[in-house]
Amino acid sequence: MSTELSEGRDLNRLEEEEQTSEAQSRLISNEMASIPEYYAGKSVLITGATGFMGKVLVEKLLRSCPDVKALYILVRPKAGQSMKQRVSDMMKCKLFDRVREENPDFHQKIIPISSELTQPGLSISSVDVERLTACINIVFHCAATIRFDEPLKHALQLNVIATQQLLSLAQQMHHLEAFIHISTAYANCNCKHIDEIIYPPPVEPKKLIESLEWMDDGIVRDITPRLIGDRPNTYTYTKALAEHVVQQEQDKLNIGIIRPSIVGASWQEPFPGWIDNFNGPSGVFIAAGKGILRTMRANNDAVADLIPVDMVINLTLAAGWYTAVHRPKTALVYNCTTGSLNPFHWGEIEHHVMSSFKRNPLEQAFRRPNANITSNYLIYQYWILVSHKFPAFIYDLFLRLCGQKPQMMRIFNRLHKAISLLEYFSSQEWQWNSENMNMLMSHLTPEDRKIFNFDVRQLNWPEYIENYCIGTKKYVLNEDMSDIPAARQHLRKLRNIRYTFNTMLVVFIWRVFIARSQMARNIWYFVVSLCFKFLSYFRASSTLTN
Ligand SMILES: CCCCCCCCCCCCCCCCCCCC(=O)SCCNC(=O)CCNC(=O)[C@H](O)C(C)(C)COP(=O)(O)OP(=O)(O)OC[C@H]1O[C@@H](n2cnc3c(N)ncnc32)[C@H](O)[C@@H]1OP(=O)(O)O
Ligand SMILES: NC(=O)C1=CN([C@@H]2O[C@H](COP(=O)(O)OP(=O)(O)OC[C@H]3O[C@@H](n4cnc5c(N)ncnc54)[C@H](OP(=O)(O)O)[C@@H]3O)[C@@H](O)[C@H]2O)C=CC1
Repeated sequence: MSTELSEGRDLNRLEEEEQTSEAQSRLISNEMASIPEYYAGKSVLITGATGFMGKVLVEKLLRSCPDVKALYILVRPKAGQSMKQRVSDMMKCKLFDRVREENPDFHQKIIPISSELTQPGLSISSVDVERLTACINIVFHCAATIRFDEPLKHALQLNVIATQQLLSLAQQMHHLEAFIHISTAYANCNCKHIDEIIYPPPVEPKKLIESLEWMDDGIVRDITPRLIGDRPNTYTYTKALAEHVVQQEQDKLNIGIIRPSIVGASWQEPFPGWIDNFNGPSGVFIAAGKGILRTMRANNDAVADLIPVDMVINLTLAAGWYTAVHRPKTALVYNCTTGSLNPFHWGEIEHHVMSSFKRNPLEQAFRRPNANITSNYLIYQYWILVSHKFPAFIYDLFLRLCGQKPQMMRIFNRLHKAISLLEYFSSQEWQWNSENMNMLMSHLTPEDRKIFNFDVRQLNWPEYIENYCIGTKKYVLNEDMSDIPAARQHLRKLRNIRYTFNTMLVVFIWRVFIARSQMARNIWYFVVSLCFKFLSYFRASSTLTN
């Protein structure tokens, strides 16, 4: 009996030793591998693959790591479309044109798994759970609700509880090498200086989850402002909690946390200017390009921490490689930002957006693009009245007179709600420490540094903003570049309407206020003669100095 036991123990030890040496040799070969070599033969699990960043991640992995074994993507049915239909539509997207050209069979590597992240067990079938736990090597967790006005319960469900559940699933994965969680640089926006550390959570997530469970939606809505405290919305609050939840698993998993700032259109890959949504600055640019948005509360001199989506994805993939290969003892946080290395300001963005949309106008603009941003509340309210509400009122009046339904005021009300949610971010600035981003770059081979470029110092902002604006036109609004001459003609027509309108307004004011009253006439003559005297004075003084 004792001999049997000792033989068993020996066998176990042998097995353990074998496993250790296998793991060690895997580690050594991984360590020597470039990023594409590392991902070769690997099975990757991605959440949020149908979203803006998820799609770019899938595309880049397939294109730059062509030997990756399989991409398992968690997808839910949505808006009457089955999971399969959604994935098939996604793969037809223009974003995949390059990869389609290089490998027409790329879709064979994408394996959709039905999953609704807000449901218990992420509603993944037991067969799929078995499949995933048997083969996944790396997890990229991108899914989240990024709405700023999301009710707390829902934001908590998706951003925190789903993350917890995914971590539990990850722990069951037999061959997992890295778990990469996408957070946001604004998770700790209640601090002005943000280091690459996980800050203590505003509340213990477990306690909050338990408390909210029994509360009805009305109570939760009422206490939300008290709970989120000095954070601006439920999004940043729940993303901060999620970081804590992820950190709690750092002893069991190799974890990397990516914190991008404001993710914008692509810089270079797969082509410049790729963007497919209205989130963040994109909606603002479009509304300004259409001549609807004429003012916004923002600080001209504050750093606009925009980062192109392809750079974020390059860093994410590099972090996946680093985490798996170097297995840091604690979760490494990567602040993925531009402000400290290549700062650009909201005032400069405004200038370049406006001039870009004048060169490449959007179709059927409401007015000529001409916006100014201000941090002054009173000036802002003045522009809202003069440049938003007044034209909307006139336009709706015109529609009514034509027998149509008024709509402009409604559009402006929605726009004002949206920009009021963004102004917290455009009126202040933050400083992010990005040492880990630099450290990661220094570990890449020169070749990987080119293929997975996230060196934000190389960004030429004016060129980037130009491509971004063109991207919103081509890919968000599906407008044709060949229609630009017609769009320019439309802007000229709008300019002529404005000149005519302004002339009529001056004549009207003259008739009503000046021509009718002796006192107004006297004031008018006084102002004109004063201007004349000033002019003569300056002319005389400039002649004297010459
Ligand atoms: C004066 C101009 C000067 C220009 C230069 C200065 C620029 C300053 C820009 C400042 C930008 C600051 C941005 C800061 C962002 C901080 C980011 C923090 C980083 C992150 O981690 S998260 C990512 C950011 N998240 C978001 O941006 C989400 C914000 N959005 C929301 O919370 C909600 O969408 C919002 C705004 C509350 C609106 O909700 P709702 O009214 O319910 O509308 P829907 O979203 O459901 O959309 C309905 C429908 O409308 C379409 N849509 C949305 N926006 C626009 C738009 N601007 N124009 C046209 N259409 C729009 C939307 O696609 C939906 O269409 P469907 O067909 O899908 O129904
Ligand atoms: N965009 C930005 O500016 C920034 C984003 N981030 C972070 O990057 C990540 C990705 O953001 P982004 O791509 O812009 O966001 P998107 O809104 O474009 O994508 C969100 C993804 O999450 C999925 N998802 C949402 N709810 C569920 C659900 N209940 N079940 C299953 N899947 C769900 C969506 O799937 P579906 O298509 O089915 O809705 C979609 O694929 C997020 O974690 C975000 O916090 C960080 C900083 C800035």
